[in-house]
Amino acid sequence: MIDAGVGPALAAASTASALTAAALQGTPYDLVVSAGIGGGFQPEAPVGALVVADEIVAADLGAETPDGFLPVTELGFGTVRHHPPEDLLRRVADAAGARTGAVLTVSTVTGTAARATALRERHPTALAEAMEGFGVAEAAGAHGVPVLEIRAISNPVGPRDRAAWRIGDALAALTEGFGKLVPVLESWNRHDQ
Ligand SMILES: O=C(O)c1cccc(C(=O)CC[C@H]2O[C@@H](n3cnc4c(=O)[nH]cnc43)[C@H](O)[C@@H]2O)c1
Repeated sequence: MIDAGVGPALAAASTASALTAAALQGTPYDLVVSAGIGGGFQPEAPVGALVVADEIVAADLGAETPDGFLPVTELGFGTVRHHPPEDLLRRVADAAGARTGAVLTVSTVTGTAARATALRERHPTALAEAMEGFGVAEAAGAHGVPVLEIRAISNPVGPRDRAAWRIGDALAALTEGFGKLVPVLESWNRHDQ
């Protein structure tokens, strides 16, 4: 396990370094799991819930235009989505009692209802937002290693309200969920996909 830091850039750098070091030592990783707390879109992802990403989406990687936001893919380059292995993410979600949906990666925590609404309009299947998943997924993808993202909801996505954060509860839910994943992760073989 590594502490990948906060934000997509540091998370990508940390993950890439760990993957490279392991490969050079002859013990490459089979799977990368990005895990932590996150904001939940209401009412689908309440505080304390677990979310497993079926898509890991860079939600603010693009250009703002007078007609709205354009993802980099519409500007002609890059990627804004990674897809975890379907079979694995379903098994993990079942084992952990988690919801599945898109998890957005943002560089700025949402702090208004207007921003939350705009994100949900652009990403109707989004259940959560956080700040690292897409960076981790880019690094994993560059190494050809599959990726999962798991988030425990610590706060609603919406107007900033520090009193509403439940970081301890979310970390407890994440720990409990992870405890149920060991058999699933150990039995999963990426070459079965
Ligand atoms: O100051 C605020 O209003 C605020 C609200 C929520 C989270 C933060 C953080 O700085 C947490 C960064 C850390 O936690 C993850 N996280 C947790 N909740 C969210 C969220 O609603 N939106 C984005 N990221 C969130 C994030 O992945 C970081 O690791 C500050």
